Amino acid sequence: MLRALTASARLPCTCQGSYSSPRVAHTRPASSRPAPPPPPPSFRLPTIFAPATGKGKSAISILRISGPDALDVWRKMTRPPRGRTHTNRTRSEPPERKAILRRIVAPDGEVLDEGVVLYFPSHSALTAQPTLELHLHGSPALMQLLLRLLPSLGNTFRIAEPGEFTRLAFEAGKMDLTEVEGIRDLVEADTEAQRKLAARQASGQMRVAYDSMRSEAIEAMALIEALIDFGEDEGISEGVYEQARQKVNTLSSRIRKYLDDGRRGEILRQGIHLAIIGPPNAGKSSLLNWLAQREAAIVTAVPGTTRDVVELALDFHGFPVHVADTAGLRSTGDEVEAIGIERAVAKAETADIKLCVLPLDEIFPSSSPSSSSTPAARAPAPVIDPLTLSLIDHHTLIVLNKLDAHVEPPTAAQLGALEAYLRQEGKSWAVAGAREREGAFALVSARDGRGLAQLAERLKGEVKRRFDLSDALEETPIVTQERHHLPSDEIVSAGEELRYAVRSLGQITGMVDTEEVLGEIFRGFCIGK
Ligand SMILES: Nc1nc2c(ncn2[C@@H]2O[C@H](COP(=O)(O)OP(=O)(O)OP(=O)(O)O)[C@@H](O)[C@H]2O)c(=O)[nH]1
Ligand SMILES: [Mg+2]
Repeated sequence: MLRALTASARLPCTCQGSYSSPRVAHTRPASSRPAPPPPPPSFRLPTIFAPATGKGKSAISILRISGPDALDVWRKMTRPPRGRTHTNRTRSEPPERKAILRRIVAPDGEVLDEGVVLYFPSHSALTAQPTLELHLHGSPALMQLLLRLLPSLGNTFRIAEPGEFTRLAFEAGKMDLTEVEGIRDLVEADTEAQRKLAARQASGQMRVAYDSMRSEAIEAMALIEALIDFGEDEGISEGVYEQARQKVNTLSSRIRKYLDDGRRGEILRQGIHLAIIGPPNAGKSSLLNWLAQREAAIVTAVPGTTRDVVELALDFHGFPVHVADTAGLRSTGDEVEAIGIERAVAKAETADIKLCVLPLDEIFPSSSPSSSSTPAARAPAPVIDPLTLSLIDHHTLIVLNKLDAHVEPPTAAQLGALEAYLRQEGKSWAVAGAREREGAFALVSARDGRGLAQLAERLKGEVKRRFDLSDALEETPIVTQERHHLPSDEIVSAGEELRYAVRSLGQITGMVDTEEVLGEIFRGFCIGK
C-alpha cells in the first residue's frame, strides 16, 4: 500500500556536474523567430555526446552522439561484426533508422565491444542534427573509455550539457516548452499520479490548449488594433468593440477557470505535504512509523521526544506525499524544544493536509468509560492546548489516538462534547466538513493498529478528492509549474494588455522566449537528455 520513495528507486541520473563545457549558441525555431545571421565560415556546430542511460552496470547502455560530425564515429570507431565485411553502402554511412550490428573500436583499432548502432539523419532526428546511438554492453568502464575517446575525433566533439539534446529539439521547433517540462517531469516522476500528469504534458496536450488561447487573444487584439488605427476614419467601430470585448471575456473566464484549481497540478508535481501535529506524547511519531512501515522516528514515553521535524517521502496509493512528524506543541522554557516547536508550527502552516493527533486519555481528562449514557451537556469538557487548536483548519483531520488505553472507546457524549468544544472555538467547519465525509474524528490506536486501516482510507479519500487529476477535462491545461500562471487580472479589453497576454501565453509554450526561462528549464535535465 505504501512505498517509501528512496533515492535508489529513482532512475539513476547522470547529471553529477562533472561533465561541463562552454555554452554554444543555437539556432531558434524557425516558426517564431527571424532567421539568425549565418555563422562565420570558420564556425562549426559542435557534435555533442552523452550516455542516454543511467550510471552503473546494466545489460545495455546507450551512448548518443548528435551533430554535424556524428558520422565520423561510424567511420572511425565502428567496423562490421566478426566475419563480415563492409558493403559499399555501409562503408561511409549506416542505413537510416535501422538497427545494425557493429564492432565498436578505438581510433587505434582496438576492439572495445560489439553492439547495435542506430542512425538518424538530421531530418528524422529530434535534434535536427545527424544522430548516432551506440547500444553497448552496460559496462561503466567501457562508457567512461568512450567518453574519453570521442573528443580525439576532432575539436568539435564535446560532452553534452544537461538537457542539451532536448534543447536542440526545442530549438528545432520539434517540441514546445510545456512538452519539454513534461518529459523532464516524466523522468523525475516517482509515483503513478506524477507519471500520468507528466505524460499528459509531454504529449503536447497543453501546447494545444495554450496555443488556442493565444490565437483567441490575437484575434481580439487584431480587432482592437483595427479600432485604434481605423475606427473613426473608416467607420468600422460598429459592433467591433463589442465583438472584441466578448472574445476577451470568454478568454478571460477560460483562463481564470483553469487558474482556480487550488494549485493541484503544482502540488502533485512537487509532492503533497502532510504534517502530523499535536501535543507531546500523543502518538505522532508512532503514526509516522506506521505510515512509513519502519522505525523512522524515535518513540518513547517521554513527552517532548521529537525535537526537530522528521520528514520522509512516501508513495501513497500512487500519490507523492511528504510526511512530516513534528515536535509536540506546548509552551516550554527549553530553548531547543522551543525551536523545534517553531519549526512544527511552520510545517503545519505550509502543509496541504494535517493530521492533528490528540491522545484520548488527555483530551478527556476525567472521563469515565462507564458514563456512556451521559448526555453531551454533562460530559467533561475536553482540553486542547491553544497552540494546537490554532493550527486546526479545514484541511485538518483530527485523529484521536490511544484507543486501546481506554477500557471502552470514548462515549458518544464525549465525542459530542469535543465537537461542541471545537464549534465553540470557531472550528465548526473542521467538524462539519469531516462529518460530511466519515464522521468528525478518526479513532485509532497506533499501538495495536485499531482504526489505522480506516484512517488510511480516509486519508486516501482526502488526497484523491483534492489532488486526483486523472478525470480532469482532457482539454483543460493543468498548471504544473508556477511559471504557467498568467497575470490574468490584467487581461482586460485593451490593446496593450492583449499584447501582453499574447506574449505571456507565448512564453508558456516557448513561442516567445526569454533566455532566463529557457536556462531554468533545461538546467533541470540530466546530461544525455
Ligand atoms: N497505549 C498506547 N500508547 C501509545 C499509542 N501510540 C503511542 N503510544 C505511546 O505513547 C508514547 C508517545 O508516543 P510517540 O509516538 O513518541 O508520541 P509523540 O506524539 O511523537 O510524542 P512527542 O515526540 O513527545 O511529541 C510512547 O510510549 C508510545 O508507545 C497508542 O495508540 N496506545
Ligand atoms: Mg514524536
